[in-house]
Amino acid sequence: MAEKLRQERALNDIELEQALAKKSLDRNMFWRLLPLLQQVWGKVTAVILLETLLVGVIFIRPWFLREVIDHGFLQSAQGVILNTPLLVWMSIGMGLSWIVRFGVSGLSQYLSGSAAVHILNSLRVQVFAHLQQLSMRYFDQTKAGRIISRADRDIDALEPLLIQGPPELLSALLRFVVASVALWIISPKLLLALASIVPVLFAATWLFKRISEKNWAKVAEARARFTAHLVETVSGVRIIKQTVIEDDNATRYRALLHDFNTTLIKGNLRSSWFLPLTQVLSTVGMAFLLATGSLGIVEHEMTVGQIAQSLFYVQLFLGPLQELNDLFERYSTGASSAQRIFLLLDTEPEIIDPATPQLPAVRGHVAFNKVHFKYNPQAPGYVIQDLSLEIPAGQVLAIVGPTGHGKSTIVQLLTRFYEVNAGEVLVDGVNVKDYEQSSLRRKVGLVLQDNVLFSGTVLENLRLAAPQASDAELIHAVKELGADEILERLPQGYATQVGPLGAFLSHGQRQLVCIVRAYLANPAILVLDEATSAVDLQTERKIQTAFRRLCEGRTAIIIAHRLSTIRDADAIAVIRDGQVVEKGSHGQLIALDGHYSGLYKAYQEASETTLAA
Ligand SMILES: Nc1ncnc2c1ncn2[C@@H]1O[C@H](COP(=O)(O)OP(=O)(O)OP(=O)(O)O)[C@@H](O)[C@H]1O
Repeated sequence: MAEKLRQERALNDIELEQALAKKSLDRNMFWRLLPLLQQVWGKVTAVILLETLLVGVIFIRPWFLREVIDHGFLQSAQGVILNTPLLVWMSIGMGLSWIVRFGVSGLSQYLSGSAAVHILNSLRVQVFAHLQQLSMRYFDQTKAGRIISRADRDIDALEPLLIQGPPELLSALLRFVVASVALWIISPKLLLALASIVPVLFAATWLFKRISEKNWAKVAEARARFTAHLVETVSGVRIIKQTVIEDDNATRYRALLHDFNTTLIKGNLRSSWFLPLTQVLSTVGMAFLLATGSLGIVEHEMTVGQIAQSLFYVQLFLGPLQELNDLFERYSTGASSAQRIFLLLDTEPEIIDPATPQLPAVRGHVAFNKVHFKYNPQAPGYVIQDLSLEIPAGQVLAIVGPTGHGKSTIVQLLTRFYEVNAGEVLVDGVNVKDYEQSSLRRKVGLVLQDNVLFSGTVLENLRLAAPQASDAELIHAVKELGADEILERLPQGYATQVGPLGAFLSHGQRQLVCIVRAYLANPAILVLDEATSAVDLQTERKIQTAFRRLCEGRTAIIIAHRLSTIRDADAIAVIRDGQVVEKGSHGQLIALDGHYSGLYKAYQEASETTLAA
């Protein structure tokens, strides 16, 4: 569906993700973020109590000041004298309030910070685990950089929202409410005058929130795009250098950065009015205080001390309203990241395990019955059409055919990386849909053209297939397959680091490690997608020997590119346009003088030309 939409018009990242998640963007993130706080409710409660205490401490300070102004200087016959005991107590009180304020706010920051780190980490784990569950189609359609942006940067972007956000919001609300009560007690008139500002401020805040949410969503999208480009560049660096397109590639990156900057600047421009507006409103508030206070003194309703005290309360009343600017900015950035994270979490894996999975048998009989399949549901034709193929347990079947006609796709359907559109794929008489994906994939060992190893040593890579095996057992398996001579020649033998994705090893060495890995996993069915890249004759022989040993007693499917290697296969199936057009032994198919015989002759001629050259 996503592909079709993309064809109709260019989809932006969010639209594509909405299509993949089959859900629209949830704009109200608040209610989805709230349950995350459940895991840390103890710390959250402690922070609420500490912030309440903090507000109490902040509010007592103006009272000290009022007492000093109104009662700290006494009229006597000698003139004005100091009320020393009161001044001492008020100074001690003021000092203590500062000490408590520092201590309490430090503790509150620490607790809210550690709670947020806990939440962010559990969200990271949740996103990572979910990613591993998603089906291949999701990864086909989503750029790696965008996924990394979700799992990394978008989660980081929640930090300011979750760490400082809640205590600051709580504190702002408490200060606002308590300041209102305090002002009401001192002068209801003053509070009512100030209250006239509030609707204007709320309307402006609502507008600002809407504008900045949209802005930040666009900024996050532009950011994800240049990250995706960076990741593609890193993974395709060889091709970029080989084809000398560094300059074009850098120009594209600059264009994406330019888009990002423009979005950011436009966004800032659109919301730049809010801060000055709140400042103007707080100046208006001060003007109200002075006007109401002067009248109050004239009419003997207020004392000078009360005006000084009110000055603080007006600041405490208007301060939180000004802070809303920063809080909403943070909420908008965090919410737009949260929307993307939840869209990813809402994307359901297309391929799911059955409720009551079948227990896998260990024979290795494979059958494709009238299978139809296409990668893109909207595409007009099928990649695999009406394909029927049976591979009895223990048989070695070679699949040959022109490039792009569906050979590798057959394997992807066997391992259920994709779901067939019609027909069925059976392993030991059971539809692959009725197995748990993990147990099906343990039954089928894959040695692919582009073998991927994980960073670590050769031995560590082998141990992935047999976690309990000792070093000696792993090395014994290498020797059984005759791969020891080549692997022991590596700089540190089996302790050699293979590098990221196995980059420090040659194609042949990587292939050998993968063959031993498949041998250690001991699957009932083996698939070898034969490497097209040439390796030296000695390594080629070692690989062939290792592979023959590996196939003993198992069902094996070889996707063959070099037809010389499959003459001994029990059967050969020729695939054309996603169908089996011929099947038989090498001798039978040569005698038939059809597709295979044509392919074989062409292969022989090509080999002879290469040798002659
Ligand atoms: N993930 C994918 N998404 C969309 N189309 C795909 C995908 N993988 C393969 N295809 C398409 O499906 C068709 C069959 O591809 P497949 O890889 O099965 O061919 P093949 O016969 O194995 O080719 P080769 O000999 O080059 O490895 C091709 O047209 C290819 O473009």
